[in-house]
Order: sequence, then C-alpha cells, then structure tokens
Amino acid sequence: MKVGIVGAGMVGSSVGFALVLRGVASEIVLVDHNPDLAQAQAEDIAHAVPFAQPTRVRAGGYDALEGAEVIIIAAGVPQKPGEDRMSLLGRNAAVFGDVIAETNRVARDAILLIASNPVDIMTEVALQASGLPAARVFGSGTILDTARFRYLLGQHLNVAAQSVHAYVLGEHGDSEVLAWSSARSGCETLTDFADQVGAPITDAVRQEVDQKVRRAAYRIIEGKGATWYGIGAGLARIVQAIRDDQRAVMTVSARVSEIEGIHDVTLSLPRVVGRAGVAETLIPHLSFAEATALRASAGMLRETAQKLL
Ligand SMILES: NC(=O)C1=CN([C@@H]2O[C@H](COP(=O)(O)OP(=O)(O)OC[C@H]3O[C@@H](n4cnc5c(N)ncnc54)[C@H](O)[C@@H]3O)[C@@H](O)[C@H]2O)C=CC1
Ligand SMILES: CC(=O)C(=O)O
Repeated sequence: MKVGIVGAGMVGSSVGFALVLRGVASEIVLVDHNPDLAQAQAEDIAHAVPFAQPTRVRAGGYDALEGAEVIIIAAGVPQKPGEDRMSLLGRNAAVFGDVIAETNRVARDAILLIASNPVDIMTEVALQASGLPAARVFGSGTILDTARFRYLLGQHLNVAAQSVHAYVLGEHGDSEVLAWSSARSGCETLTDFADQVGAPITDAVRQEVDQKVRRAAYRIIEGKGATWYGIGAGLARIVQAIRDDQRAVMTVSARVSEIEGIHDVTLSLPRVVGRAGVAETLIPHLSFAEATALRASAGMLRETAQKLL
C-alpha cells in the first residue's frame, strides 16, 4: 500500500518510522512545505528499512502522492508548553486550506487520516474542504488517549495493556471522557478483575489515572517539547487496519449524525475500521456522569466547528 504523509515533522516522521517497523506500507512519500526537512526525514527513515520490512521511502511534492491509498496529515503547528490544543485551531485551519486542495487534486480516492490538532475540528475541516464521504475522512482522535488509559490500567492491574479493554471518548483534549463503566480486563468487569488481583479501583486510583491520561500531553510537552512516539505507533496501527481490512475496533474521530442529543459532530467513539475507512460507529453504554460529560464534550466541539466553518 502506498501511504502519503503531509507534514514531515515529529509526528509525520514517527508514523513513517512506525510504518517501516511494522511493515505496513510498500511505499511511503513524505511531503512538507520545507522540502529539505522531508528529504532528510525520508533518507533517515529509509536507513531503517534493512533492519525492518521492505519499503520504498521518499520525499516529494504533492504530485508524488498520486496513487496513495491513505494520506496522513500531520502538518501545522504543535502546542507549546502549557498551551491547549484548541489554541492551535486558527493556525492549523489555515494550513489545511492549502493541504486539502492539493490532496483533492492528486489523490481524491485516498483515505484522509488526520493527526494535526485540535484533531476533531481539523477532521471536520478536512471533511468539509475535501467533500469526500465521511467514512474516508477521519482523525486519530482518542486512539492515543485510549492507549494511555489501557497502559495505565494494565500497570495498576499488573496485566498486559492488550488485555485491558477500555475507551476514551469525545474530544481528543481537555473535555475527553474516560469510559470507566464499560472497561473490562479479560472478560471481567474492571472492578471484578481488580478485586480478584488485589488491586481495587479506589476513587484515588480513578483520579490519578484520569489526570495521567487527560494531562499526558501537557506533561510530555513540558519535558521534551512535543509528543510523537505514541501517536506515530497509533497512526501506523490504523493504517494497518485499513490495509488488511481488519475491521478493528478503535476510537477514531469521525462525523456522527447524533450523540447524546448533539447532531452532526466529529468526535471519537469506538469504530470499526477497515479497507473502506470507518465502517461502523458504536454507541457505548455509559453511566449517567459519563453520558453527561460526553454531551458536554460533543456540544463544545459542535459549537467550535460551527463558529469556524
Ligand atoms: N492527534 C494526536 O494525538 C497528536 C497530534 N499532534 C499534532 O500533530 C501536529 C504536528 O506536530 P509535530 O509533528 O510535533 O509538529 P512539527 O512542527 O514537528 O511538524 C509539523 C510540520 O508541518 C509542516 N507544515 C506546516 N505547514 C505546512 C503546509 N502548509 N504544508 C506542508 N507541511 C506543512 C512543517 O514544516 C513541519 O515540518 C500538531 O498539530 C500537533 O499538535 C501531535 C501529537 C499527537
Ligand atoms: C499532543 C497531543 O495531542 C497528545 O500527545 O495527546
């Protein structure tokens, strides 16, 4: 599969690297408005190929994206320490005007996979600017927050994160909702599993995990300037689900006609992802508090998108 990456900075290069390590793409093309950067990243990533999987890695202009089946968009600015994702909106929406016009021109059949922040609104911008079907324009959404949630629960329960089934819903951002009530480990409810292994989920544990998930980006950006490994791996995992038509359930950001009384909003819910993109949206059972928080998150995203578009 040919995969295009627009924006060859930390996120773009990390997903390129992860695609090579996982052997997901036969060809990767990096595009950036700084062509020297794209060229240098492509060369560096290509040098990992002999240690990984056969992949052609190159840099190019937009014309080089012709024939790409998936285009990942990670162009724009990242947060500075202390800055929230929403504050990037004006700057990144301006970048997307040019980017989507170009991807439309050269690769209208591609799936657009959005990573730039604020990712839910940027996905809505890409959806409207491209005019493509909603199934083929979606964002990484809370795939990273869900990974953070599963990892932390796995640590608490002393079990593999892969055996923890728990989702973060709504905005990829401050209003996100950790769906504790539907979380499972193995086939047990989270609380049953936790009690059996002697690691109960107390209020203090909930609070600590919630803050560690919700504040992860702020903490990491404070320490190293940006985040890239987690999202790089997550984006490569989504591309793999598309390439192999896996119909894997993932929390990605896409348009839903209605959720918790809010209409036509783009946010993360558990979704079936396969060759055609988003094949199904699942509406989870939530506690009253979770449903209320999801309504607030959806309402905020809808209002923000309406003001912008
Ligand atoms: N969805 C998620 O979970 C995550 C999203 N992000 C977001 O990803 C985006 C990229 O972050 P980084 O890679 O750290 O930033 P970066 O600054 O390292 O890379 C961004 C790249 O975009 C390029 N660019 C800017 N305007 C462009 C245009 N018009 N056409 C082509 N390329 C253009 C820049 O030259 C730069 O190389 C940010 O918005 C950041 O907030 C970052 C981490 C996680
Ligand atoms: C930067 C960002 O969105 C994250 O690491 O969650």
